[in-house]
Amino acid sequence: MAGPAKITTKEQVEEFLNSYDDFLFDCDGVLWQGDQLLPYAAETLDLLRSKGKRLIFVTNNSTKSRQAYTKKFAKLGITVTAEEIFGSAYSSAIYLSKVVKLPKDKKVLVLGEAGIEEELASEGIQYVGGTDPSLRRDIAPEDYDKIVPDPSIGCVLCGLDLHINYLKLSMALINLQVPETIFLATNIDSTYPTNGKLFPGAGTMSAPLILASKRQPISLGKPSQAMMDCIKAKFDFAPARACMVGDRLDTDMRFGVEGGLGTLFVLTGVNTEADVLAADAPVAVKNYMSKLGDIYEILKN
Ligand SMILES: O=C(O)[C@H](O)[C@H](O)COP(=O)(O)O
Ligand SMILES: [Mg+2]
Repeated sequence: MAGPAKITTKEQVEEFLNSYDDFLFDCDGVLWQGDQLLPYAAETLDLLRSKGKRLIFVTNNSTKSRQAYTKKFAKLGITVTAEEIFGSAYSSAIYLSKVVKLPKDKKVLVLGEAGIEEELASEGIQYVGGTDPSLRRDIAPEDYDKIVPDPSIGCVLCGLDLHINYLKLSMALINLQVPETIFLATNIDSTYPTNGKLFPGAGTMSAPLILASKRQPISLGKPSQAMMDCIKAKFDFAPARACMVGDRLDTDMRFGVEGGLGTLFVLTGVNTEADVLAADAPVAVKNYMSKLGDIYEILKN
């Protein structure tokens, strides 16, 4: 099988665009780095919309809810509705409400930010932890007695927590030692690409709990096909006419390939050109480009 093809000419861009009706976009490392929009990303999205293409935004970043993401897009000058966004926080909330059917008297202990809390609330699910300011402190001697399994906690859910600490990890572990407590992760990305660097990813939040509890979480973010099935059910697209655009081989590209979609890889995030072209690359990518914005830039020249 021919290796990944780098798209650099007008003909290649047109052939690529004519191959797909639906585009699933990763966000961090594809559209933006942190709050910095990547070059010509907005123009490319507009161009795709003008050609009647459907856009779906699939991010593993659980720090924001779909509503919060519509505001981030707007701040960057891009109009996107909450309906077009499918994040790992939403995926986790849907899994708890529709698949697990978490009893109403049970709460979720959250290790993560407001995105998870808002999506759980939108599914009528109670939670503790998360952004609770009383937990943003060092553990105190009396905590070792006070922290006990809480029977009202039915699940521990781990996402990217920018305020992680020993106290939260302790509460989570003590509750995970109760076998009935469900262990979930919004995603297990090892790193978080922002500001041109790689910071600890959401996976580094659940890793200490995996080590200490000897339990593995169910991950609801890319490359989980449970997430893909939800997206297919909601958007009802033909996989062969849909393309997953991402900056990460082990999440975005695996997600697309295992879902039967086409793939476009961009070099503005986690993995490099060498990673994509490597004989032992974790997944075979169909096409790649230096950046998403090349679609607009190549066509306008
Ligand atoms: O650690 C994380 O959560 C991820 O690095 C990050 O959020 C990835 O987001 P995505 O690239 O899927 O938009
Ligand atoms: Mg990404």
